[in-house]
Amino acid sequence: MHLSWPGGPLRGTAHPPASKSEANRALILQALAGGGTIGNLSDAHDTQLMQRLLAAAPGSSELSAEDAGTVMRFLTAYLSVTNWRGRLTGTARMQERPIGVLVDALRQAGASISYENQEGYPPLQIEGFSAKSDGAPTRLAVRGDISSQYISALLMVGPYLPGGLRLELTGHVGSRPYIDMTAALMQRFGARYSAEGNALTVLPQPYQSTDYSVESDWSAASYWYAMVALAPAGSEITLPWLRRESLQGDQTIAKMMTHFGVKTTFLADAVHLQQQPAAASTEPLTLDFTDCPDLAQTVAVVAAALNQPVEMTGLESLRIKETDRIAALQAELAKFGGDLRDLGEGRFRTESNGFAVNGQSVATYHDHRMAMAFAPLALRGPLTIEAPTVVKKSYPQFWKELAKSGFAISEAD
Ligand SMILES: O=C(O)C1=C[C@@H](OP(=O)(O)O)[C@@H](O)[C@H](O)C1
Ligand SMILES: C=C(OP(=O)(O)O)C(=O)O
Repeated sequence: MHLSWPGGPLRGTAHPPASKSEANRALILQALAGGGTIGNLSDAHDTQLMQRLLAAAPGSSELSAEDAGTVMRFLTAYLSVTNWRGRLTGTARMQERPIGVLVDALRQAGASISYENQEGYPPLQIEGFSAKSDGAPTRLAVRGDISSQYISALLMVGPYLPGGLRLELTGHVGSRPYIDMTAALMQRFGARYSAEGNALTVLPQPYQSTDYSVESDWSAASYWYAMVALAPAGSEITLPWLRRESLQGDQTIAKMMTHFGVKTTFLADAVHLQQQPAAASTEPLTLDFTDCPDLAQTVAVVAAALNQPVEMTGLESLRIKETDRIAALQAELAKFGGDLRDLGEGRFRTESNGFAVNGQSVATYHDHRMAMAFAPLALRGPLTIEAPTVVKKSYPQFWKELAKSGFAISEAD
């Protein structure tokens, strides 16, 4: 996909899709509740896939979560407690994304799960569930530093464990807002949940059918923030349906982007982004991505392009996402004169040395966020995004929305 910007400010309205994180939780909760309507589901492939697999599960003995982490992890727990038997697999990359922490916890709760190939990684054979019958809550301790999706998966099935669930999170907990999102949605479906620090309790009370409308996706909105930051002076964009009161931790992009000259105004049913002259600084700013790992690529690219050094921490989970996102960022930023330098001890610094956009071709590594994080650079010069359909995972309309906003887009040969 060739992208370029004809010149002048970026203006208008753009539409982020509905959140795939919220949608995939709501779909699991709906399936467990046995009813209710989930409104505003998007065409994101991960959401469509979750819907399809939940519908297909009763009559299938083989399901593929493809490249969707939430689908793989949430279904492993859901299929276990609903006594499903069969094979749950995923793409080659999914078979490299660890799941051992979740499988160990589910086994302790009564699930029979075995690995087909490598211990700790999909594909899984799920062989039903025999719950303990002493009436006491299932007590599990789970480390929180690999993926919060294991914790969300366990919490969501908690009401269906006899005696409920007492879950203790150990170690450094990453992606915490996603755990809070899970708890908030469970409560909307009638769950009784409480948390005292890292001790989480779910009582054995089944979900009630509930109607829920999914919010727009703040992670997707981050690419519009990046565009406003990189566009010519006077640029502004309105994003309908994003709200200040959000279950999504990635809403913090509004705060982060103040450092890159983007001002956010919350309107009744939209946010309005405006470019403002940012105080140029060569002092590195430190930003922590422990709670919002999906924003890291957006921010790294903007920081390098604006020659605003940022020290980035909390990037540990990036190596086990759709690709090794640290390696991918380093390789692709280097094409422009940028870098994400590894300073050791979990610290990285964005750097630029004559950063220029002049026709480079960006590889996307089967990662929607690589495509969407680098696309805003087209405001600074022409570039090509390889394998552009990768955006379908979370934001299938992304290129159409860019075209509507005035980008010149043509298919690569
Ligand atoms: O629960 C979720 O919906 C998600 C949790 C995060 O993953 P980790 O918990 O693995 O960091 C995030 O990166 C992912 O895109 C979605
Ligand atoms: C990491 C992501 O998704 P998942 O883990 O659900 O595949 C993502 O969307 O950036």
